[in-house]
Amino acid sequence: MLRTQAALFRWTTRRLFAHGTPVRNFTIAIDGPAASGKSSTARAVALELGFGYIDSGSIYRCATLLALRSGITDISSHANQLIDLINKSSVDIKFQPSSSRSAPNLITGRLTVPDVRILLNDEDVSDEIRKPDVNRMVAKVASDGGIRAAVMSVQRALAKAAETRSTEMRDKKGAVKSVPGGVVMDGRDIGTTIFPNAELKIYLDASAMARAIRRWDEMNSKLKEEATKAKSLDTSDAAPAAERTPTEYPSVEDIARELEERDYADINRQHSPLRIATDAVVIDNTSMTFEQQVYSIADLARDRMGLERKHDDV
Ligand SMILES: Nc1ncnc2c1ncn2[C@@H]1O[C@H](COP(=O)(O)OP(=O)(O)O)[C@@H](O)[C@H]1O
Ligand SMILES: Nc1ccn([C@@H]2O[C@H](COP(=O)(O)OP(=O)(O)O)[C@@H](O)[C@H]2O)c(=O)n1
Repeated sequence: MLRTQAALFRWTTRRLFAHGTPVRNFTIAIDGPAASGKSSTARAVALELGFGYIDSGSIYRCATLLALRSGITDISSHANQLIDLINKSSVDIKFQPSSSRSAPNLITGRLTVPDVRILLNDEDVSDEIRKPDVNRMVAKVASDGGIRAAVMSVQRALAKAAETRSTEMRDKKGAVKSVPGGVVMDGRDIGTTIFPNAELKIYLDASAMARAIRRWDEMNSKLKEEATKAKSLDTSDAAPAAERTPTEYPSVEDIARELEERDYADINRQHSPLRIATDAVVIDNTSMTFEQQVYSIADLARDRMGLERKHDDV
């Protein structure tokens, strides 16, 4: 009996540390309320550690877009129809750190936040799934247990593929063998339901006002950018394109209301509500710089992987 146990121990140890490589990959779950910085932080952390990235909310947003495009407005009575549509659709998340289009800016400081494109049935819907009609409906779609189960299997499959890509990338580059591959996934129930055994769980939060102002800033700069682009392309005699683009920019109060309603729905729903996992590290970034939050999460991950910290000076 003891001999069998000893042999099993030797076999497990050999497998775990073959070529000095821990076989187990590393998963970072980042949860939190709307606009708390989850996705931008997760992408920058993934870039810093060479991990894959999955934006789990984008899949609920794709499901919402499918509903809107099929004229489904009453989710509760058409849930099965929507589940069928989700099962027949393909969703892909293109996270390409090496061909990043996002340059460091005032918020991100020296850090690059890689761009992510979301493909629904091979169509790039990245911008469309962030529009107000999707924002208004997505929490309702995400409150249905059957729809969540359908979305969950898409999320897990995407995470597995991203993790494998991250490991292969290391192998190709002949990267340090003792560094595991991994994935960073952000959402509402990643540490509680999707990956309850994640090696690192972060609950990212910020004050309601800070979150509303950040989202407002983000939306306004995007709208202004679109207006400028449209103006420079407009050569006709018709009204300048800039005048035809939406002039009614949402106010900070509008955005604060939308975030509050969505958070309320996410916290109070029956299935996988937004909760702080008991073993999560809570980070309130209201007064933190972007760099501080990214570097502290990356170093927490390094600690747990048994690697040297890199940013003790920040
Ligand atoms: N510490 C920070 N200080 C200022 N702005 C931040 C900070 N962290 C994130 N942001 C900005 O807040 C906005 C919302 O972040 P995002 O990552 O989209 O949030 P979420 O994924 O939680 O909805 C983005 O414009 C992002 O650049
Ligand atoms: N893991 C997740 C991710 C998102 N969601 C739902 O999807 C919505 C949109 O998520 P998101 O991450 O794109 O939202 P933002 O925080 O970026 O505004 C959330 O408000 C939730 O209703 C969820 O229920 N579970």
